[in-house]
Amino acid sequence: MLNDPAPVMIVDDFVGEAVVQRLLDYAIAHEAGFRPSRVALGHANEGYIDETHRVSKVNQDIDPVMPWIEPMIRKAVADAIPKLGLVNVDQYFLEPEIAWSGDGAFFKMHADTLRHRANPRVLTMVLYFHKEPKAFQGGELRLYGLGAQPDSGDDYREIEPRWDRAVFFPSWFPHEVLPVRCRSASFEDGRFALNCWVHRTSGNGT
Ligand SMILES: O=C(O)CCC(=O)C(=O)O
Ligand SMILES: [Fe+2]
Repeated sequence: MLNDPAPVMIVDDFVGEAVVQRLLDYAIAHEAGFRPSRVALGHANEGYIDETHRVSKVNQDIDPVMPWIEPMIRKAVADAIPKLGLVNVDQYFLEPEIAWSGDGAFFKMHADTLRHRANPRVLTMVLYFHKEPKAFQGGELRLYGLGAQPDSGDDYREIEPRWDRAVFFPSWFPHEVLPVRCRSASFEDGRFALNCWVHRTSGNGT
């Protein structure tokens, strides 16, 4: 039986032009802080690099940008919780990072939940931004239904990584990022995404 693709909440014009520009400027100015992305497995805390599964770079050192966007994120999280059918998320903390996808980047099917940990990720937010005019193609986000398998033709919802678009979905649904094609190797020409995971701190063990 095929399951419906993940429920999703999409908010366009999420932080506004001025804030998007600040995010982009921050990311470009901190290019040196971007490290090859890792994938998690079981109990491995740091995860490991697997370029057959995921190619991109991430920068988790983004404390200065959070005050610009945290109020919008918290407001949207409050809307997303009932809309996406989440329960027991009375208390949470946020785990933000900026991801950069250059030419050839991708992220194969995965879920974002880190299993066997206290305070699991329950809600994923991705906010897209890039330099104008846009210098990459591809990089669409595909959201699948529970139980979907890679390359098996399961139904999906495909979301374009539009400038200042925020996408929210429950973290346990399988999803993937299609390959990015970029017209140059220049960092600023890539696909940028601010990922922010909501970690539930309430209702654990229930
Ligand atoms: O960039 C995206 O569209 C999604 C990224 C993602 O799935 C992740 O970082 O776990
Ligand atoms: Fe993900």
